[in-house]
Amino acid sequence: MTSSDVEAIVVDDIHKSYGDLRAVDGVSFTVHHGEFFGILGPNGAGKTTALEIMEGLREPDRGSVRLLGIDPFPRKVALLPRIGVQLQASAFFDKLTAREQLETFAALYGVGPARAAEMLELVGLTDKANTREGKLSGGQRQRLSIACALVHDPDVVFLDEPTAALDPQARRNLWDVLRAIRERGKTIVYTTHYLDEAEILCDRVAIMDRGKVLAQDTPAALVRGLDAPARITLERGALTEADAAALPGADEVTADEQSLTITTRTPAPLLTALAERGSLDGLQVRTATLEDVFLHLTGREYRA
Ligand SMILES: Nc1ncnc2c1ncn2[C@@H]1O[C@H](COP(=O)(O)OP(=O)(O)OP(=O)(O)O)[C@@H](O)[C@H]1O
Repeated sequence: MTSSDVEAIVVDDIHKSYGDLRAVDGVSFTVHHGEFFGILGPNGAGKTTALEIMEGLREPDRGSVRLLGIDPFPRKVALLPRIGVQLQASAFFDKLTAREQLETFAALYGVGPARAAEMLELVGLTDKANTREGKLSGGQRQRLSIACALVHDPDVVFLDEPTAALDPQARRNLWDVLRAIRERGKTIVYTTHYLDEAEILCDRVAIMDRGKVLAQDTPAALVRGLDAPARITLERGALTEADAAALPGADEVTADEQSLTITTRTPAPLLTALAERGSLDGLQVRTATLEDVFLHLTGREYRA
């Protein structure tokens, strides 16, 4: 059995240039069945191009993709019922309500209207079933387009920046939808430029920059690999600098007018000691994030 039989997607050394621009420059990764996989990176990193090649919408200049064991390009009719694609600029039918949109997509796939109702429920749009698509908010429209991508019950779902341009509340609502899809056992591949979001949602991520994958792993493993210290911040009056420096595991202590920050590689005993002293006023603990991983990999601050 080859890896393309046991993996949902195998991407092997794909390249794509637009003129002189190497949009995707030797990208390889695998996506396991049932996994929530994130392709991350700043604008222009090559995420959409890589995703479109995986979906079979774009031909790579070289390299190969196996999607459910099949080369997706040129478009394979056998794959269509098994994959769901939500595009960045989603195309709805004119003047139809949310329910009618979904029922139309369902009919195109030979699926009954009950499934359309189920998808409206999944994405939390049941109360908007009779609202025309043009009257939905940005977040509601994103959720409807995800429901359309899912209506035929595909095994693999591709979502291109589904949470872009949403307000924080709409983003969080959509996270619940994405988690619900994952709980149904779907394989999800999604792109985002929000590293904090990917850290919460994804089983594994590939971090892209300038057409290349710089790192891929679980978010926790990537952050752990940095071996970065934790920073524990307290209110200035919580304890003196000398007392802070004497705490178990304190590597460095800095203070300004408002706060005192202790850097440590062993936060557990230090926090225990602080709790025993009753010195937890204003406590904040900051550990490394995927943004720190990006900084470490590129030498640049992350700018979405
Ligand atoms: N059809 C095209 N023709 C020419 N250049 C393109 C085309 N599509 C993308 N590019 C360029 O290729 C690079 C990668 O674009 P891509 O859309 O894949 O990146 P991305 O990481 O998805 O970015 P974004 O988050 O902005 O969508 C960018 O510099 C972009 O301007």
